[in-house]
Amino acid sequence: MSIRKPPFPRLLLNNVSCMRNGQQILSHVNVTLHDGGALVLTGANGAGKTTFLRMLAGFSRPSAGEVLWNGHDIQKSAIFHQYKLQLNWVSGKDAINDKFNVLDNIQWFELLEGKHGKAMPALELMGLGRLAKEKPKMLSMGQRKRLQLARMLAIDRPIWLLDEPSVALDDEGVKILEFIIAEHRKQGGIVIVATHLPIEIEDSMLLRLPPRFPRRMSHPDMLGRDMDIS
Ligand SMILES: Nc1ncnc2c1ncn2[C@@H]1O[C@H](COP(=O)(O)OP(=O)(O)OP(=O)(O)O)[C@@H](O)[C@H]1O
Repeated sequence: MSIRKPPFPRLLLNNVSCMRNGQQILSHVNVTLHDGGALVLTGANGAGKTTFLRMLAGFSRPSAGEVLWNGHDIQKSAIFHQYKLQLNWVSGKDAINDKFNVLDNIQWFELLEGKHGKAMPALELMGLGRLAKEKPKMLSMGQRKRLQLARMLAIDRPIWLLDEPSVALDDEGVKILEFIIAEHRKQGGIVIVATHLPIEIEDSMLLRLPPRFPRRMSHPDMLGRDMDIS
């Protein structure tokens, strides 16, 4: 009888540290993610949530440890070329082209991906179907976020890196976000979310990054003091 080795986790952060601008931001982080897995990153402002996502996206190199995708170090260029095609990144910088209309903003990315046909259904799902022919400058902040999420759905890559995805979304928008995350995971996708806002993601791992500059005084102590910032 042959014993099959367990498969590699899809993503493994193995004792990873990361510097930014000469400062240690992340120290000795270990995370294992299999298909369908989800990780929620929380922590104070400046704790390193975006740095974590940037590192997974390959924008920052780990200063120690390694990020493995299917058991391969993403820093190796041949691996990175394949790995980056797995990623979908949503952040505060929305990369929406104001010269294109809403629909074209998605179809342009679909064209680059060699995919087509999902732009309009994705807009409908995100509640933007009636705005498809409008210019993005007609959209509110929350609608722009919905457009980003629609683009992510249409492009349909397996690993979602979401930096504060629910900022500017109304309650319905958050529910749709939670729904698309759950559906993506059912298809075997992986979702990593950095957030300050509550979000319901079933069976997700939670990683709370420690504050980098802990306060010497608690908030109630500070609020009780006379304000003197001179
Ligand atoms: N562009 C940058 N260049 C150099 N260092 C940076 C840069 N942006 C952030 N940092 C440093 O990295 C640290 C972590 O920042 P990061 O954006 O990862 O935190 P965060 O947890 O996402 O914060 P927030 O909750 O405010 O979004 C910051 O404290 C800052 O010192």
